[in-house]
Amino acid sequence: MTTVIKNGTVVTADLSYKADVLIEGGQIIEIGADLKGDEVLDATGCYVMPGGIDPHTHLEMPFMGTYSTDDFESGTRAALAGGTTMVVDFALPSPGQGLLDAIQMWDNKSTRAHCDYSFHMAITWWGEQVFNEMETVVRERGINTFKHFLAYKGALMVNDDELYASFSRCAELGAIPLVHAENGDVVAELSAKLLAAGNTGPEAHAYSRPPQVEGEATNRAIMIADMAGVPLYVVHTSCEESHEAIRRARQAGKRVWGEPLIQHLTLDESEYFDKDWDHAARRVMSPPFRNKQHQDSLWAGLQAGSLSCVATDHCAFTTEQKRYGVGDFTKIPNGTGGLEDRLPMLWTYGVGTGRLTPNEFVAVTSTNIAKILNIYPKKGAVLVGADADLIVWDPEKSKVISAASQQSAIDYNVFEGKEVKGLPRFTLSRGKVAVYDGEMRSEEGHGKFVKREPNGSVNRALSSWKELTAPRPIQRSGIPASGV
Ligand SMILES: NC(=O)NCCC(=O)O
Ligand SMILES: [Zn+2]
Ligand SMILES: [Zn+2]
Repeated sequence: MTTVIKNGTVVTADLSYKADVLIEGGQIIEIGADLKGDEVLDATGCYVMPGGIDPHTHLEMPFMGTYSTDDFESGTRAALAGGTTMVVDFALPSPGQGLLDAIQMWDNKSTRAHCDYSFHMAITWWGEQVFNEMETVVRERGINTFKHFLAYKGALMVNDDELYASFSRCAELGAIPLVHAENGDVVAELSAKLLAAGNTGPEAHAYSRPPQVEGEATNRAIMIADMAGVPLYVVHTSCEESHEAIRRARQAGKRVWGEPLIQHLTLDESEYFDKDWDHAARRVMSPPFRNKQHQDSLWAGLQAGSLSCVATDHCAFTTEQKRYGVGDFTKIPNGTGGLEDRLPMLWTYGVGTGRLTPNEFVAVTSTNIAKILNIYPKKGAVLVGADADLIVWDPEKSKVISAASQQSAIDYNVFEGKEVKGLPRFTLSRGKVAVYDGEMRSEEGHGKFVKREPNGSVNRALSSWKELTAPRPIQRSGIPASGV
């Protein structure tokens, strides 16, 4: 059985051209003019692009005394509805739990996925077991990324000695460390001070995490990665201070990538000043939403190439869950949704405004992360032999975002009321039509785990350079006798 996408314009990260795309066995088998197939999808007036890859989700994650409500079933269904065909979730060991044990738990949850997925491994504590299991995670489980939290003191946070040890281990294994960069010690101090002064509402969450805590932690992580000789991926870059550290590092030749979220690009801190407690609490996430100057910095970073990938950090809690924090903002579960809305929002506010070209849109939603994760061109490409994870994108199709019609299982949407123009006409997951003109045809359990090889080209280049420039003893002839 073959499927052909006809009459569209193929848009990749570097090219746009008219062509039909022929699919068989879940892969693209031909790209060209006048192709024929058993099933025909009409792409007249549409762009045929690689499906989105969201490198940052937390589905059914145990966090802050509860579990995020969207699981692999509803989360990946939401992803496909919005044109995202692969997600990368975080396998999160509890304190003292082995890495392989945690992966087993994530394996069990992810059997329900509608689209392909992979995992990042989180390093939430440090010890010999973690050091040893990291090798198995990379070599046998096909996971080449390790996440570190510099925030959430007393829970997920790791200290600088642990960070350096883990980054060094990543360098040995050809893996890439990820970092949630906020100074958890300072956040804890500021939070206690705010609470003591009677600041208990959701707005205090933003006051407790100013841009400086992010800028400091980003710079620290970059320097530690440089000393360990490993590339670094900074998740949810939300402000100029963090972006500036990344920009400076890249200009100095360091291998650092920054990931803004669609929420930080399009929503601002005024949401926390809303008189409605629920409205503000529903938007509590870390880092918090920022002001317009920070948003401009993030957009400029995408345009200039100093920021590389747009994600969601989808971690969706219901209003009832958010209310755990009534009277104490530090107990509001941190996280917002966005899986269904990332592509339409970025197209509307990025391509629709002229900030991004369609090719740049593909780069920052799909191709760049596929290259970083070492899964390109299986994913993130429209090429013969690539997986047929594709979107037929209709730039004229519009809707008003509403929780009432979303796939996500929560009871609100942080983008409620936003009008988006640019939506998938069809979404294909390995050749299977998962969304047909707004109708969900996806299948629970269709999603497969995507293994990722270590030692991508950036790791290899960096190891060669580090080896070449490693400290070496100076060979001396006349060494004076010891003075003792
Ligand atoms: N971002 C957030 O507030 N929640 C999810 C966990 C994390 O990424 O820090
Ligand atoms: Zn985070
Ligand atoms: Zn996250």
